[in-house]
Amino acid sequence: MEDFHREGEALYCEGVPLGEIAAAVGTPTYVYSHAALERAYMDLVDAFAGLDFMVCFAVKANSNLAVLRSLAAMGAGADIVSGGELYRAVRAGFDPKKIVFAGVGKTESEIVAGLGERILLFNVESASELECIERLASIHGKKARVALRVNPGVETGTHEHISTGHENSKFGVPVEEALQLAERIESYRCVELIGVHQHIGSQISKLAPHVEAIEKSAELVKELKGRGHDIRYFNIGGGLGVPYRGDETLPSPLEFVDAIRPTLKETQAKIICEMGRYIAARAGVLLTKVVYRKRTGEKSYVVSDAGMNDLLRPSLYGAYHEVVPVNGSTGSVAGADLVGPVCESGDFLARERDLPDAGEGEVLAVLDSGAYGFTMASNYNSRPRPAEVMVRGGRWAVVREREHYADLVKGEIVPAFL
Ligand SMILES: Cc1ncc(COP(=O)(O)O)c(C=O)c1O
Ligand SMILES: N[C@@H](CCCC[NH3+])C(=O)O
Repeated sequence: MEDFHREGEALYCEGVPLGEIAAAVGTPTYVYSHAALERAYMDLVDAFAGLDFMVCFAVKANSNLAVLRSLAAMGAGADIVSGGELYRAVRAGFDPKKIVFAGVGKTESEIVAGLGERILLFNVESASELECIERLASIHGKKARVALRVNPGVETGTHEHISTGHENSKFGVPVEEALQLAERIESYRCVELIGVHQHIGSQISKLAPHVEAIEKSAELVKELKGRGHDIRYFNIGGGLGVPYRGDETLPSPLEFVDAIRPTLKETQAKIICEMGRYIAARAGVLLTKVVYRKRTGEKSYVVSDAGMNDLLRPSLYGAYHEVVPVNGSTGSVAGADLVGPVCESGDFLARERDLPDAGEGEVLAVLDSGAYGFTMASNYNSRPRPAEVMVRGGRWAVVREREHYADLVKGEIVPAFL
């Protein structure tokens, strides 16, 4: 959080007081620190030093064009999961040779778009998808480069909604099937097998599941090479967790890489890592204003102008985000809930917490919201999605305008028969 810090009473993002941004742009607003993005990206780059590697940012974590452009300019690649993310990644300036495309449900048009952009590779998740890629590549006169996404069958200990590498997960294929698919590719004319991919989940707080999974997947790399396949890439996925609570310590990128370095080296493949959260989470905060204070019996509520439609993580996963006042505070209120205006009992940003005893009109910052914040925002309750701001040094700019009511009905049509 060093890029978000206090000077006197005021909370700053780099050289800019967050109160200034809230006053100028309104709330709710996501604010991103360019320096924090760079710091996290460089942590990863430094950790992988000595290996042949590429860091591909998981675009789903934060797909704002300014964030993507920043990372592309730093030299990052992109991990995408949809045609929309491909569109954004290309517009943001990522080199297609550094774009990898995952996802269990790639449609024909998404595959064709990926082939058209000559992306580095498709991470293939099923036999049917592989067949589809071969057919489309053949029709369009292209050669598709693929990696097989293997499911190493490892429990991660993270929230069940964001765990992907256990048995019976919809993601990837078991090792046995990966070997069969590799054999099948030999009879395909337009698909070239160049990699192995795995990703076991997100916000993983221990090294052991990563180590176990990467060792298992590395065995597959070796086995495929032994069978004569030219496996040039080993994509180890993302998933490195970040400390959302002040007292948490999680493995650093260096500890992560050191734990797997011999295994990675042995594969003699170029390593791809697809971190999203590690790069973006701590680079963003959500600014929200206290609309009302209220009490129900013993319970104290802080009602904010941001709700679950703006930041879904607390409601969906029971996720914890630190909440702090932007302009200093008069102490805290115990056992309180920070709730939004959405008509759902599950609409909260913080629950049963010691919260800032902020008065109506005061601005709060919900910390570590740079990953899976805006990208999971919705228009539920016909609420325009928040603005996004990027800070770099002493400069800042709106990088996504707050939505207007007209945006809410864009594309809707009332037919003549009504
Ligand atoms: C295939 C793939 N790669 C990378 C990521 C990024 O994960 P994280 O943000 O935890 O690094 C995800 C999301 O879990 C994913 O599904
Ligand atoms: N949306 C999740 C992460 C999912 C990762 C996608 N595979 C979160 O906010 O923690």
